[in-house]
Amino acid sequence: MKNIVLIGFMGTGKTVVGRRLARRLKREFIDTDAEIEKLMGKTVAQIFARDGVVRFRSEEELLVKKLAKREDLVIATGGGMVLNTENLLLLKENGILVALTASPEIIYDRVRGNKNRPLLMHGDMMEKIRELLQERENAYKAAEITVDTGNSSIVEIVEQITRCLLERNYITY
Ligand SMILES: Nc1ncnc2c1ncn2[C@@H]1O[C@H](COP(=O)(O)OP(=O)(O)OP(=O)(O)O)[C@@H](O)[C@H]1O
Ligand SMILES: O=C(O)C1=C[C@@H](O)[C@@H](O)[C@H](O)C1
Ligand SMILES: [Mg+2]
Repeated sequence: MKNIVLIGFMGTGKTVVGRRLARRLKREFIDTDAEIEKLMGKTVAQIFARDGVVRFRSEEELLVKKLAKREDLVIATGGGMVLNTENLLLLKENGILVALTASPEIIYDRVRGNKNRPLLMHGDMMEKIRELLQERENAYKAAEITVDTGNSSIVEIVEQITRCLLERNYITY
């Protein structure tokens, strides 16, 4: 079966929902940020600071090339993964894209205490969230399924995604 690929802005819940969805569907879970951290032996923030954003994006590209050849995974992507058109096409080739969304206010509440999101660490965080969301809105529209996560628990979101996947025959049980 095709991979289920969660895309969306930082703090929309790709990692927490993805992990729970994988358990629900009895699939292997892969979080691309965590994979890159493991591979490089550093946190995302350290990679951005020491190696730069270009290096991080090239690690993302390499990883996508490997993951796109596999099946039956639930993949939580980094928030910037689908800005690269080639990544998007590769992920779509063998995957169903599910976009998670949330308002800037909710995103702010979810990410403000975490120092591992380097793109939001400089300047006014709320302003940066609004600016990046606007820039990226279109990229996240590439998904087959979009779920607003603002007013739902993680379990509810997992159930909603599972229902949608079943209704559209993307999965079979
Ligand atoms: N539906 C939700 N209800 C309450 N809290 C949530 C919900 N979704 C996510 N969170 C919380 O928001 C924070 C960010 O979630 P998560 O790390 O999964 O986001 P992400 O989309 O993977 O972000 P990134 O792109 O930076 O990796 C976590 O603390 C998580 O527990
Ligand atoms: O939205 C982004 O560009 C990012 C999101 C995170 O998941 C990490 O991949 C990194 O902080 C960059
Ligand atoms: Mg994540």
